[in-house]
Amino acid sequence: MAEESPAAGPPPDEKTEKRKKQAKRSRGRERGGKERGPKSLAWRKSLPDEDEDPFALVTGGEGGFLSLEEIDESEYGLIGGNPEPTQENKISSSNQKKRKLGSGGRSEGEEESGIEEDGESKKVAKKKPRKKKAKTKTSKENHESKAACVERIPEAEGSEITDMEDDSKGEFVFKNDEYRAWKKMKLHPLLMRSIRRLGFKEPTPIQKACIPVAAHQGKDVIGAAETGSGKTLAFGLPILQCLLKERDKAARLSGEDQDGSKEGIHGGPLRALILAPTRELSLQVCDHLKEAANLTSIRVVPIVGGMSTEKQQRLLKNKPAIIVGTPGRLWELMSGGEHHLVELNSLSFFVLDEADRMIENGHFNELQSIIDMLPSSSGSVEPGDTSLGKKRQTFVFSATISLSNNFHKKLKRGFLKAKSGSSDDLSSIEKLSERAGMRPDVEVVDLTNASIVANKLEESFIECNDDNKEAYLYYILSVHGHGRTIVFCTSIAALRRISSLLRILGIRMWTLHAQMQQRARLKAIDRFRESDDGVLVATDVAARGLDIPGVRTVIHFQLPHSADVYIHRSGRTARASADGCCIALISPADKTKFFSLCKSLSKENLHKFPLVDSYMLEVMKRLSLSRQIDKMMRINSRENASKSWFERSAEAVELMADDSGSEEETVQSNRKRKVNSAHLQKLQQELNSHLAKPLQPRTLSHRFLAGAGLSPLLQQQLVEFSKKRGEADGSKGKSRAKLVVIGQDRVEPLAALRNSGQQICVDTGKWKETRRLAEDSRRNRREEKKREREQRRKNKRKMEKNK
Ligand SMILES: Nc1ncnc2c1ncn2[C@@H]1O[C@H](COP(=O)(O)OP(=O)(O)OP(=O)(O)O)[C@@H](O)[C@H]1O
Repeated sequence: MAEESPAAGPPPDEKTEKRKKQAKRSRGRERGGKERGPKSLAWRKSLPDEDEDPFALVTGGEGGFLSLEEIDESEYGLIGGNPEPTQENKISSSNQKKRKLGSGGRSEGEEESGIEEDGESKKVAKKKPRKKKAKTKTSKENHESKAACVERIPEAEGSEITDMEDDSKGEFVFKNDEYRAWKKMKLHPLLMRSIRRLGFKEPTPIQKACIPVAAHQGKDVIGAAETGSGKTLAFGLPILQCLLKERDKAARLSGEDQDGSKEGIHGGPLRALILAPTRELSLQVCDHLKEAANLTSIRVVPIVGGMSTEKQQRLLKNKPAIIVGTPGRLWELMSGGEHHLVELNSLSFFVLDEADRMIENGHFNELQSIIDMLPSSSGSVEPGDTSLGKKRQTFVFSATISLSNNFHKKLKRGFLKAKSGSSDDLSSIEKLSERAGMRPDVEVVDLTNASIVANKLEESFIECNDDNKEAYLYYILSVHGHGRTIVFCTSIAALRRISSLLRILGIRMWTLHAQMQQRARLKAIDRFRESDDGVLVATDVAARGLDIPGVRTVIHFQLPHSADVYIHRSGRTARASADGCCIALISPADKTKFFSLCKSLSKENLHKFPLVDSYMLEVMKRLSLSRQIDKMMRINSRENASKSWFERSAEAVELMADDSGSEEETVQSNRKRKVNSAHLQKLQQELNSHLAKPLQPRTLSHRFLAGAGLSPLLQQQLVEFSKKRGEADGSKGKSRAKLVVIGQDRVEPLAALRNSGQQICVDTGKWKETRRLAEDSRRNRREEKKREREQRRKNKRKMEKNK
């Protein structure tokens, strides 16, 4: 995209036409496979050759199995390379009242984003009135206490927020020093109340670092912190703070009562544009900001693909102050000349969430076009003054950003501009930041530690061959399987296969991938969120940003293409000071990739996930039955599909479908169908009889109720029964053998991992040496062959001469 200022650009018609064309392209992209994210940018390190087995150093095992996966070879490394040494990122251990993307949080957003309702969503709609009622109550309370709050609005310079004491129900009382750390942030009382409602006792480290500089000093911020560390509010609160402050100032000047519904915020120009790479993430960010702005009248609206454009256009007519969206749909509306989106002179905040993903393919062109639409942001700004017509603040956030050491200098010198000004290239965060108008005095807040993953994340792996991956997956989900689990696949084909098997095996699960309809995607997330022990099988479309409370385990069924995706995937657990674990299933074909990943994330010790082999016989039996069932079901559905195709085609040309060659063939095919269906039924019955029993280790006698599958209720009843018998026996003074109850609650993977303590050392030095030796021996072999060829040629020439 050429770098044209609006003034210098092509005539309006030509420009609109150009935008429309780009938007059309972007629609196609947004619909299509976003999940094959390209490889990480500057992370690339060379990989060892296939004939090596560096993983053997980790596990001591040997490779040699066939790969069934669809994973491309890829390389790992960290953007920018040099992560800073560990910095303690202590996140508040506060009560985590999670927001809801789905049924709760989206009840409003769903309508706002134009999702059409069906059965599931109606449930959401039903919940609405209650929410509205609560809101009315709140706004009433607000009205009563608003005047008092207004008096206490803190000035950025100096004044501390006083404790908010007493309102009639005591709901917003900030007693003593409970929220002391928040008070230091000097946020608007309405925001403080929202924070109190959310139950966030103290700001997270990234919030502590970003809010003062962004909200009170008016600085641009590049923020990097571990997954689940509260980055959304780190940029969201400063935006809300500035808009509220501005509103109060305007009200004071005009001598009016301060009311959030006044012009300028509600029904005014666009003030903040927040871009995120996926639709789900945009909706989630939007909901999070709505929660924070709950007591104000600042409107936050999502604009994402996969939803009704007309409804979104209607929402834009209300002129919301903050828009959160995906580049594709935003650009589509912008290029169509949507008034609220193209009048950007009053835009005060531009945010790129998950910025490193935004510069990858798939978003690139739209992002570039949107950035080109932004008015020039040069000019100075008073600290904290982002009011209309003043300088725009830019925020760039992700868990995986690294910048070159002289980034500040480069910005100051306009070095990037000089270098990239004429090109369309936004391929690095640095170029992107510069192009978006970031100022040289940008505050870079990097709180990532060397391994980048969340502090409380326990990482582990299981070494297996490709055929056994499904068995180990089923093992984890059935032997452990406590708490929500996300299983990540790299390809949709693999996702479809394992989800089909797991469904047959009776695992409660949902799928999420880019080829699903948007409504189905959101429904899957909602249902997963509602189920305590649910399983979500997803591609990397769910890798970034999704904040689903209670995800205890992440399973990398297929390794991701790059280390940053591994970090984001793993970051779906162990969020906001909670703990969690991830388990990578490593086949021989994955070892090289896995080892590179360990190396680039500086992992020296790895947990081997503990397995009890005695379960495996039963696991394999069940899996084998489910594979047979799956195969038969596929054949049946293929036959049905082709048959109905034949019939449909015949109908289309008004012919009677003659589906049989001869009577004999018809009889034969009917017989075959009957046999198949009887066989399928038999297999299903057999599997059901297995599933009806608890999964138990082979070593234990079947006379005992044993194993991990015993229900807690039955266990408790047996324990009580045992106690009663013991007491009864005791009273009689007889010494009879006690009834022993064998069985246990299912131990969740994290607990199993912690109990096992099996750590394996990754010796990268040794690995390097092995690589070097392997390369040497390969080189020697090549040279040897070359010499032999030369010798043969010489001999041949000699022989020819002698003739
Ligand atoms: N100060 C806080 N105290 C406790 N919890 C918080 C606080 N701020 C945010 N949270 C909660 O932490 C969770 C993670 O927040 P958020 O989604 O913003 O993280 P993130 O850093 O953007 O994660 P990711 O990098 O995966 O996108 C959310 O459930 C949010 O409600």
